Amino acid sequence: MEEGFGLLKCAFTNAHLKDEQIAFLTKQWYTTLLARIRINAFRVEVVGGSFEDLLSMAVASVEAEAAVGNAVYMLPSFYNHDCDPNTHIIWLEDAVAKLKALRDIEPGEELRICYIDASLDWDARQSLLSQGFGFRCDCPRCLSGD
Ligand SMILES: C[S@@+](CC[C@H](N)C(=O)[O-])C[C@H]1O[C@@H](n2cnc3c(N)ncnc32)[C@H](O)[C@@H]1O
Repeated sequence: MEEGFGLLKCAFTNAHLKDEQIAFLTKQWYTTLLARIRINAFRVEVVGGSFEDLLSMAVASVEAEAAVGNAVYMLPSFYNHDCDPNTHIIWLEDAVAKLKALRDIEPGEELRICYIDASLDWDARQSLLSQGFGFRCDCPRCLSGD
């Protein structure tokens, strides 16, 4: 955290901005910014090619160690989490995010993705979502106790 903050401050100082222009640049601001990125960013995994099903794509992703970075997307970062999601985000050829439906979706139904490994049990999922994303999951599956 210290190193990143120092680099950012250095970059602004080298840009010859006035003190009042960078008055916002405090450690508190930087910590809040990192937290926002952590909660809203996607781990971008470019697997290339096209896969018929999510399982073979997931296997290709793991085998290729395909993570190319993290990104905050204007719309996808608004998707809420569900432990039984109706969509999944994929990156096939580049860092353009595509949303894949996992089942038929009714008009007006909220599109939801899964932020974590949905195969985990209730306790593990709540713990990951609470520690990693700062919320208690209220999706229908969690409310049913599954
Ligand atoms: C990436 S944002 C999703 C968009 C957010 N709902 C908004 O309006 O900007 C993630 C946040 O949404 C809320 N959230 C997402 N899925 C949730 C769920 N299943 N249960 C409770 N809160 C959830 C949590 O506050 C979480 O930190």
